[in-house]
Amino acid sequence: MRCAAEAVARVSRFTRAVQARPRTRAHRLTPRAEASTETGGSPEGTMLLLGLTGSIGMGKSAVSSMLTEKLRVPVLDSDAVVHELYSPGGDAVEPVAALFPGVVDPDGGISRPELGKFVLGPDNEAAMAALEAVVHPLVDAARWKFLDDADKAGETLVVLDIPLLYEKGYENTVDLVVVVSAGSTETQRNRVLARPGMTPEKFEAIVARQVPDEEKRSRADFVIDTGCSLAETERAVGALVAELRSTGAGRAAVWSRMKAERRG
Ligand SMILES: CC(C)(COP(=O)(O)OP(=O)(O)OC[C@H]1O[C@@H](n2cnc3c(N)ncnc32)[C@H](O)[C@@H]1O)[C@@H](O)C(=O)NCCC(=O)NCCS
Ligand SMILES: Nc1ncnc2c1ncn2[C@@H]1O[C@H](COP(=O)(O)OP(=O)(O)OP(=O)(O)O)[C@@H](O)[C@H]1O
Repeated sequence: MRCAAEAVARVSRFTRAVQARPRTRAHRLTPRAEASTETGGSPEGTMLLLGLTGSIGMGKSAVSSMLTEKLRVPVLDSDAVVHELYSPGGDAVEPVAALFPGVVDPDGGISRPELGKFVLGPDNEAAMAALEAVVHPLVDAARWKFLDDADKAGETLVVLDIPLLYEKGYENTVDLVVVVSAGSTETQRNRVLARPGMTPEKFEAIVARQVPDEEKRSRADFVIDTGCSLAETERAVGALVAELRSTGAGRAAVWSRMKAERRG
C-alpha cells in the first residue's frame, strides 16, 4: 500500500515541478527523407511526446504494456525496434554482419548473444560505438515513421520508450520524460538475473553503460515506482496518463518543431 501512495504522490509532485525544467540540446533526429505532405491528423501542436526511460530491468516494457493494452496509448519501444532490425531480412542485418563476422544465425537474423560478446564489456567500447553508429540512425528513422503515423491517426499523446534517452541526449526530442524505477538496485538485479541467458557479468556490463538510476530520477519530469506490485504501478501509470490527457495539449511543442525543421 505504501508503495502505491508513494508512486502516485511522486507523479503529482513531478507534474507540478515540470514547467521550468531546462532541456539538454544534444540530439537532433535526422529528418525523414520521405516526409509526408498529407494534411489531416492531430491539430497542429497538440501531439504530446512523452519519453519513457529507465535502466535495465526497471520496468519499461511492463509499463509499456500497461500503456498500450490498458490505456490505448501508442508506444514505440526502441529495444523492440532494434530486435526487429536484427531479425531475418531486417535493415541492420547486413551492416552489422559486415562489422562483426559470425553473428548471423542460420535463419538469417543477428544472434544477439553472439553480438553481445563483441560489444559488451569495458574492452569493447569502440566496437559498441561502431554498432551504435549503424543502429541508432535506423531507430531514428523508425521513430519518425511512428510519429508520422500517430500524427495522421490524430493521436494527442504518444510514448517513446528510449532506454538511452539521457545517455544519448534524446531529452530534446520529447516534451516530457517519465523514468521508471524500482528504487532499489537489488530488486533490479534480481529481476534481470531471473531472465533466461542473463549472467551477472552481462548485467554489470550493461549497467556500466547506463546513467545511474538516481541521476535519471533526479532529471525526470515524472517518476513511476516499479518497486511495488504491478497493480500499484498500473494505478500510477493511469494517474499519469489522466493528468497528461487533461493538460498535455498545452505542453506539446516538440513535434511541431520537428515538423517545421523538416520542412526547412
Ligand atoms: C548488446 C545487444 C546485442 C544485447 O542484446 P540482448 O538481447 O541481450 O539485450 P537487449 O537488447 O534486450 O537489451 C538489454 C538491456 O541493455 C540495454 N542496452 C542495449 N544496448 C545498449 C547500449 N548500447 N548501451 C546501454 N544499454 C544498452 C537495453 O536498453 C536493455 O535495457 C543489443 O542490446 C544491442 O545490439 N545493442 C546495441 C543497440 C542499442 O544501442 N540499443 C539500445 C536501444 S536503441
Ligand atoms: N510493479 C512493477 N512494475 C513493473 N514491473 C514489475 C513490477 N513488479 C514486477 N515487475 C517485473 O519486473 C520486470 C521488469 O522487466 P521489464 O522487461 O519491464 O524491464 P525493462 O526496463 O523493459 O528492461 P530492459 O531495459 O532490459 O528492456 C518484469 O518481469 C515485470 O513483470
